[in-house]
Amino acid sequence: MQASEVTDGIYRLSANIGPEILFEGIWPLPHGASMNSFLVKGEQVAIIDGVCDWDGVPETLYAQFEQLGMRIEDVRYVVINHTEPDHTGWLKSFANIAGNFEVLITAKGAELAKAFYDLDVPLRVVKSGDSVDLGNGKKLVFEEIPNVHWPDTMVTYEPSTGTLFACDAFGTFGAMDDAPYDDQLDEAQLQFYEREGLRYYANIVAKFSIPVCKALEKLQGLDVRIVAPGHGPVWRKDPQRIIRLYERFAAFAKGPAKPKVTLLWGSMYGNTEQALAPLLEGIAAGGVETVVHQVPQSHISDILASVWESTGVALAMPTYEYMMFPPMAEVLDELGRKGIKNKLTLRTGSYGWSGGAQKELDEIIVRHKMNWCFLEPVEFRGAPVADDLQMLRQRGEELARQVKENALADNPN
Ligand SMILES: Cc1cc2nc3c(=O)[nH]c(=O)nc-3n(C[C@H](O)[C@H](O)[C@H](O)COP(=O)(O)O)c2cc1C
Repeated sequence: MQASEVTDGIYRLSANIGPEILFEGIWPLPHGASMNSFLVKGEQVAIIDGVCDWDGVPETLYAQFEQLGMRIEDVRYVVINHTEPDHTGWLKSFANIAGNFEVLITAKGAELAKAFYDLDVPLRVVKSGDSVDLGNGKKLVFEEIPNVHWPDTMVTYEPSTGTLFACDAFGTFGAMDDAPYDDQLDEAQLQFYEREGLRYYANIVAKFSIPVCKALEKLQGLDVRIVAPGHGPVWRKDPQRIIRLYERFAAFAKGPAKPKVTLLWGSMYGNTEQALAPLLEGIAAGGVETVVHQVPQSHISDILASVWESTGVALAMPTYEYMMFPPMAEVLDELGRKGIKNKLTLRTGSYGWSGGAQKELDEIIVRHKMNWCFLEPVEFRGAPVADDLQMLRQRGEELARQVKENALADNPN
C-alpha cells in the first residue's frame, strides 16, 4: 500500500482490512474495506484519523510515513474526528513512538477516549468553528456533526484546498489499491464503490439518518472541493457525487426510495414458495423491478442495503409454531432496529392449522414503530389454489402501482 498526495501538502495513508473479518463483528467484507488517514503538512504536521490496532495495521501506516520522507516524530497534532476504535486503535502504539504531540478532539470525544484508552497524552478540546493554524497557508477548521455514527463525531476542513476530512460520513466499504481517487477510477469502479457505499450506509450509518441530514445542511456552508473520508475513495474530481449520494441515502430514511421492491421469502416445504412466481409476475406487470432475497440464506447486510433503497417490500413466509417462520422474524426485527420505516408492503404465506405469522408481523411493526403500510395479505392454508395465485398476481400489480406512485422522483443513482 502506497502513500499518495491528495493535493498540495495533503497526503493519504491507508490500510485495507478484510475480507476475512466481519466489520463491527457483524458485516461481511467480501471486497474488504479501507481505513484512510490523512497527513496535512504546513510548518507543522497534523494527522487526521487513523487505523485500528489489529496485527500489522498501525505498522502499515508507519511505513507510509517513510515513503513520504516524513517521520512519525514530526506529527504535532492528531485530529480525532471520532473515537471509534477502527480509527483510534493505533493511538497507543503511536504514543509510544511519537514525540511532542497534542490530540484535537471534541468534548464528547475526550470523554470517550478516556473510557477506551488509558492514554497519558495532552488533549485539546475543540468545538465547531475552532481552528488550528499549521503555518504555510494550511489551517484546520472543525465542525461538530454529532451522532453521524458516534456522538462525538466532527469533521475537519482545510480551507486553502477545500478538503473535507469527513471520517465515517461519505464512507464506503471496498478495499482500495494504489488508485484511491475518483479521478483514477472508471465509471464501473465508481459504481462499485457506490454500491459498497449503499451497504456501508444501510449497515453502519442508516440509524443516524436524521443527524446525517443535519450534518449535510451544516456542511453546505463550506466550499468543499475534496471529500476525504475515513473509508473508501477520496473524491477530488467530483466531490458532489458522493455528497449527493449520501443526501439520497439519508432521504430514503423517510420510506419512499427507488421504484423498487425487495421480496424477502422463506419456506420450509415449498408451499409459500409457490406464491413467488405470480407475485413477481404481478410486480413486473406493474413495471417495477424486484430484488429477491431468501431467508435465512441471504445475509442481513445485503438485505438491509436492498430494503433501504426500496419503496416497497414483499414478504412471503409461513407460520411456524404459532408464530412467524423464525429467520424472517429475525430479519424483520433487524430492519426495525435499523429504523426502516414507511415501506409499502404486501405479505403472503402458508399456514397449517392456526396461523400466527401475521400476528407476529403486526407485533414487530408496532414494536419498532416501523409504520409500514400493508396491502391486504394473501394467506392460504397448505398449498395455494388458483384463486390465491390470481390474487397474488393482482396484489403484486397493485403494490407496484403504489410503489411507482410513491417512489422518489429524482433518482440519479
Ligand atoms: C415445524 C413446523 C411448525 C408448524 N407450526 C405451525 C403452527 O403453529 N400453526 C400453523 O398454522 N401451521 C404450522 N405449521 C404448518 C405450516 O405452516 C405449513 O406446513 C405451511 O404450509 C408451511 O409452509 P412452507 O411449505 O412454505 O414451509 C408448522 C409446520 C412445521 C413444519
